[in-house]
Amino acid sequence: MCVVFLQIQTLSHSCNHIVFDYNKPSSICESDRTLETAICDTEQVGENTALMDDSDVSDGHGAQEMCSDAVQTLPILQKFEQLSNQVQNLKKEHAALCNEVNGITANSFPGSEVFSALQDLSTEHEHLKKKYHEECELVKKKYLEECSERKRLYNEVIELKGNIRVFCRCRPLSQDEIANGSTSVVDFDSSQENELQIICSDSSRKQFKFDHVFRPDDNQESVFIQTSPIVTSVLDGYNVCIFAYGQTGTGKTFTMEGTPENRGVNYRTLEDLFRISNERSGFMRYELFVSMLEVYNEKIRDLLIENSNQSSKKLEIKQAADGTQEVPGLVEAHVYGTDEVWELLKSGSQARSVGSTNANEFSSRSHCLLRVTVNGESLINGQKTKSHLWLVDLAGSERMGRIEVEGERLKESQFINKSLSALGDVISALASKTAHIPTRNSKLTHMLQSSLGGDCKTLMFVQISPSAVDLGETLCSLNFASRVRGIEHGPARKQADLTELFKYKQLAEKAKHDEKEIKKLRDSLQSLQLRLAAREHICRNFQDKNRELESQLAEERKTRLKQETRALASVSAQSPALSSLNQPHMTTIVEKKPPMFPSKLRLPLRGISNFLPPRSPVPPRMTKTSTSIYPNNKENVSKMMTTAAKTKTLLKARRGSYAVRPPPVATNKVFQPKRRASIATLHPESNSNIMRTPLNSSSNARLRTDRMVGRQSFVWDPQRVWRASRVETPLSRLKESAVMATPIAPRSSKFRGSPPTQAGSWKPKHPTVIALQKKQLVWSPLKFRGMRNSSRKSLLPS
Ligand SMILES: Nc1ncnc2c1ncn2[C@@H]1O[C@H](COP(=O)(O)OP(=O)(O)OP(=O)(O)O)[C@@H](O)[C@H]1O
Repeated sequence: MCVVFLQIQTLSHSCNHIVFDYNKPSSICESDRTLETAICDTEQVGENTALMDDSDVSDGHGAQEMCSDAVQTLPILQKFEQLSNQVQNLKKEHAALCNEVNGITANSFPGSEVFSALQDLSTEHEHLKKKYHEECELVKKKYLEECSERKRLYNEVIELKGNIRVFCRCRPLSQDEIANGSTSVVDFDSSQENELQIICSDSSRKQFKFDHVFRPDDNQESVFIQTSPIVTSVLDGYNVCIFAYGQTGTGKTFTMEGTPENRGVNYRTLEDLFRISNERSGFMRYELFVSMLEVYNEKIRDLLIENSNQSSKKLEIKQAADGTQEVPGLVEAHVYGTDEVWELLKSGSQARSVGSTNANEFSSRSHCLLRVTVNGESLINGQKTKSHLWLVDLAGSERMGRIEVEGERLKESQFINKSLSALGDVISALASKTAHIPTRNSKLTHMLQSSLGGDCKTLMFVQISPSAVDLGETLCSLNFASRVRGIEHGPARKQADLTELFKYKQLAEKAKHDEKEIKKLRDSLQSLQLRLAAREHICRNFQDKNRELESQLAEERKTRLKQETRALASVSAQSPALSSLNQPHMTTIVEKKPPMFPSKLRLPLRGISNFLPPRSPVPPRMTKTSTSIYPNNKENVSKMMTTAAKTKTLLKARRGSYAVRPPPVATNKVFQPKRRASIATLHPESNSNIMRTPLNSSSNARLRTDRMVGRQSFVWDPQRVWRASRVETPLSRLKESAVMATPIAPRSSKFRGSPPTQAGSWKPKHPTVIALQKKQLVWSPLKFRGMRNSSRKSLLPS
């Protein structure tokens, strides 16, 4: 029983060992081995036990059997011992493994640290997610800004090139033309890309310039390369209109529609639109619709209607709520690819040609219009756009006289010409920015109304033939295109520039005018300065002359006094009584010699002009002559004057006269020559009001002049005073001086003439002074008088 117990214990330990061995793979093998051994041992122990049971059953067999049994059990005991040892080892191992497992569990699950780390990570993740969304929004915003900026810049480029652009395309000479020996009248200068010359019948050349000139050898691709920037605008939401203009057979249809081998603008445009819309598919969604119609005899016909019965339906242009022009009932085919487009274009042009064959023998008896409607939607901000692109193949522009038509054909031609001229008017009005755009004058312009003008882009192909036969029509087409192009090359900005230019031009003209005026004034100033210098010179001469006359006068006085003294002496000698009576008087005369220079007691110069001295008890006898002399001394004075004339001092004072009061009849006062005696204060007719007026500049100027002369000559001259009182402007002063300087004879005074001319000793050398002296008088103070008293006319030449 004890053995069995031990076996079971061993097994249980082995099982335990197995459990714990999962944590340590190396020990699994070992444990397995131990278990296997244990099982084998147990089986053996079992067998032995069974044997023992059997021996117990056969107890009666003797002691010999017991001994032999003891010999047999010895290895079992040994085995048992071994097993016990093994168990002990396993126990130890188990304990060690338990310890190891415990250690592993504690290290493997850090608990709260891991949890907090995980929390941190999730927070960071959230933060990064938020940041990512924010950055996405920012990028989106920036992208939209960039988009609108690109759109704006692109539009600006187009505008700078001109919202109305004109391309000229010349087709090659056809086989027939070459066969007929027709020559080319179009000359292209290789150095001037955008120019062409037309050789006229008289060998003269006419030059034309366009935004681009396509030569006969330019292919469809090179034409579209120049056209595509305008076409692309339709995807940015701008309305675009491209049309081909020219006479029949110049290649309008070839340029717009082309052939399967040489596809034209229409097909290439749609191809380009599909390509760009695919490129922008990440942020924009575009839908393209195509309509095709013709305007024939001012009637609209849908070219995409399959059912011929419907074609009779009348189409009219209506204004939509958003102000655009719509044709209700017009087929709009939703197109998704270029193949589809080509099929549509083909069927449309077939419908046109069938129609035209029925109606005309010429293919271009109607205007063919292809309308591409682009609906765009931004995937970023949901913004929607709707724009139209019109591709128009116009009817032939030839004049009616050229094609011999009558009846129905004539009517067609009239309609064509009317609509083409309406188109020309609209373009002209748009380009010259007139308020009224006459779009309703034809179906063609009415339909294109919302795609012409404003910020719409317009491109015109003027198609020409190089043949000499078509020279007249070619010139007509080129002149029309030049008019369209010449009016405007850009948007309103261009117009503003012109206004600015005009303003600058006006300013420049004003500056030029001002400069001229300044020059004139400078010249007149120079001449005035010269005249002033001349006057100063005259004044100096007057001063010299005056000094000379004063000394002569002093001499005369001395002589006179001596004579008088002698005469008195003789008289007193004859009658001593009388002599004694007259003695004091004589003394007074001797003592009170007249001063050589103005008395200190005289009134101040300015005061004299205004001051009216008290009336003299004896009214003075004023002479009207410029030289008033003392009656007793007439001879002396006349002598003096003669001497003065002889001295050839030509610069005589203007008023170089002396007014001397006549001796009083019965007075004891000594005679004194009164300076300024000529001032009108003593004149009976003098008018105080008039006399006050010379205070004004002209009089003062005169007084100043006189002061310079030496303050010697003042004679009252009513005419002069009158003039001075009425002429006040600075100009008048100048004019007055001109009057005084003129050689024209004065009326009353011999000093009125210009001293230099009279004198002859000083002659002006400066041309301006000479010219001024020669100049006729224009100013006349008498004119003023004349104004007041119309009966009296000016005596001076006006
Ligand atoms: N640039 C070109 N290169 C080669 N061939 C051209 C060119 N332009 C026109 N043609 C040819 O000239 C002929 C007349 O052209 P098209 O029919 O396009 O003229 P059109 O102006 O449209 O005349 P219509 O007013 O009668 O429609 C066609 O055969 C066309 O292939």
